[in-house]
Amino acid sequence: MSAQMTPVRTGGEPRSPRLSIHGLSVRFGGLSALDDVSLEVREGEVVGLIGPNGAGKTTLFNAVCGLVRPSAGTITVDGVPLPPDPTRLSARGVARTLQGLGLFRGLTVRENVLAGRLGAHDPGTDAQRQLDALDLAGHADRPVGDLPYPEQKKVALARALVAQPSLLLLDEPAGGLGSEDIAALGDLIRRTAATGCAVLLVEHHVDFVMSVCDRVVVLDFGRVIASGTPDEVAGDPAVDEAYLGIEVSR
Ligand SMILES: Nc1ncnc2c1ncn2[C@@H]1O[C@H](COP(=O)(O)OP(=O)(O)OP(=O)(O)O)[C@@H](O)[C@H]1O
Repeated sequence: MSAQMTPVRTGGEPRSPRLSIHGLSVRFGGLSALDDVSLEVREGEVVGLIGPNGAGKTTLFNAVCGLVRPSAGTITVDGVPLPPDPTRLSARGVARTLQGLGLFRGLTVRENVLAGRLGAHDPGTDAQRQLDALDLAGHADRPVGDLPYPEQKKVALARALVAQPSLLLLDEPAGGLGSEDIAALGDLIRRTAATGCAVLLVEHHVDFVMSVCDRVVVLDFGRVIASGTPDEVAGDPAVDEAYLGIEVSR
């Protein structure tokens, strides 16, 4: 099944693709981590990228971020090829969270959020606005490591969102969160997409992906095995087979 997205329509008009990946392959020595993967994420769209452990999800994020070199394929943001320099991603409107927290544990909450807005005209104001938006202002001057885990996850999100990205890559944002925090995360992702941001979401919590995403792409052994709306993907026998025997809802 092709992973090309059919145009998403708002008011009858197709939205433009933010992220376009075409024929992407990544090899690690003899291992094919990604094999001819194509997908699109459009303005205002939330696309889930799921698959069993080792399917290639993080490798795809790393390829978009310029951290691994593809052996084939193209990656464009707003129609322009991404620069190979990962340090220039924020200038292209791309932000990412990491599978772990990836926070600077010796710094305060505010300083961690500021790190996502370095080089901006008035980073302090932007950081404060983001802290307020995520209810983190009361913790702003505390060392980030002192916060409970769900709050630290929020700081990691705030650091990505403070740059007002047009493309947001989320790597397992629901990991380690309880049901209340997961529901709030879902609301935040939908609100972010409503501003026009394109969101690509890697997540093992399949129920969450199905509830929050417009479309879902399923990888297995580096290949796209299914894509479509959550309902289409949930009913696809290839997806059941890929997940057979593993826990799909953690
Ligand atoms: N730097 C690397 N060197 C060698 N092999 C790698 C490297 N990074 C990833 N791999 C391999 O590539 C494959 C895809 O890994 P990847 O981490 O992208 O999968 P994933 O779908 O994100 O898995 P998980 O859900 O467990 O995070 C795996 O077989 C992994 O062992």
